[in-house]
Amino acid sequence: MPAQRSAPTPQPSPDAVLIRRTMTEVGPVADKVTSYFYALLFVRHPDLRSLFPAAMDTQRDRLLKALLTAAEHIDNTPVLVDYLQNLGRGHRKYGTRPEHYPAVGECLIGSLSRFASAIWDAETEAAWVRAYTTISQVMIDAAAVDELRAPAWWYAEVVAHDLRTPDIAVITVRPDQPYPFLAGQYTSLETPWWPRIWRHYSFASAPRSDGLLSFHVKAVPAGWVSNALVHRARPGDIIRLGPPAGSMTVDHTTDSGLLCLGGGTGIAPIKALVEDVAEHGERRPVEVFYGARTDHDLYDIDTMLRLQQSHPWLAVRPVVDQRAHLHLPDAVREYGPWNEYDAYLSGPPGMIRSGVDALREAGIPSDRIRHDSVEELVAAGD
Ligand SMILES: NC(=O)C1=CN([C@@H]2O[C@H](COP(=O)(O)OP(=O)(O)OC[C@H]3O[C@@H](n4cnc5c(N)ncnc54)[C@H](O)[C@@H]3O)[C@@H](O)[C@H]2O)C=CC1
Repeated sequence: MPAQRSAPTPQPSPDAVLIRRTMTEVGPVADKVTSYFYALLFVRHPDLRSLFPAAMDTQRDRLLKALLTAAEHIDNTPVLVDYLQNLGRGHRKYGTRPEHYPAVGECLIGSLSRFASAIWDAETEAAWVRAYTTISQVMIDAAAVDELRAPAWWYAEVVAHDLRTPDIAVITVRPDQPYPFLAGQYTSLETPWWPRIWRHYSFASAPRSDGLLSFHVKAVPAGWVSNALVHRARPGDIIRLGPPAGSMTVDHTTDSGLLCLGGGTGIAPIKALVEDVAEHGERRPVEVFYGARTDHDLYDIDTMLRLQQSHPWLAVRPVVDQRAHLHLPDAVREYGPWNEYDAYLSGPPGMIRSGVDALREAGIPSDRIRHDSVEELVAAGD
């Protein structure tokens, strides 16, 4: 969930209290809850097995995690609805149908009641039924609305594959039909080599007139999708894309400056944001801090410096750990003041966390700090 907009709820509702009590109870045996949930689901509803990847290891608990996250935030309505609508739309690409939801709900409650048996009672069950009914209805409705205006997924052909370092590739694809999105957003992507395994990647450019999309992909150890994209994908290969998502987009109703932190391949959506500002013809200051571990890892510095040369309002500052002996967020503290800026962060989860702390210390209020959900990034890390 986007951290920047979730305000703490002062008084939890009675249902939220019961849900959190269940979560505390099952926390220490979360793995068992997950295995039992999927076992129930596939034994009772074998037809649902084909909606999931063949190997259920890394992303085995994604569905359950999303449901539990939603249940935990059941009181935080606007943030929750936003999250669930996105989730509902995103589920169209898996082939999820409205009739699948009751089956999942029944197995969720079956698993929770088993592992929280010490505290489970009729009231707790009723709270979970109400929460799950709300959650699934928002998802089903959002998917139905989306069905009228967008495909469940897009096919896209790889048209260029540029290996920038031994493990980073810039990949350009041509979708089979128009793909509307905003600079700063991301998509989910499935390769032909690992069916039904989807990973998130940010768009590396603002929308282009030729309709092409590009992504920066780093092959991480044991990363199925990232290794396939970097080492195996070639022009002519066909991948699938889910719908665009994410709220790390430029607010064109203000003229505040943009402070952007891009770490590693996290520079991709930052580059898209810079292009977006340039296209809108605005003259607002944009300060980009581009972090990498070594000089060699600054694989897109030439592009960023070219952009700086063409746009006087843009400053690009490379920060190399090895040379500066500090992490990217620390470098930002040495400049400023930043209190008049909107901040955008993109990169590894640890960088986002310490970057948010550094920016808040520098006087930027939380509602002006944007980044993708750290939970999603952790889940996307291969
Ligand atoms: N929208 C987004 O937020 C996007 C995020 N990513 C994520 O970015 C990451 C890129 O990974 P790599 O290229 O391997 O980056 P990396 O590990 O090489 O680090 C890049 C930069 O982040 C800083 N950094 C790393 N860990 C930090 C920590 N714990 N605290 C403070 N600073 C830290 C480093 O100083 C370095 O400047 C991946 O995890 C990927 O999922 C990639 C694209 C878009």
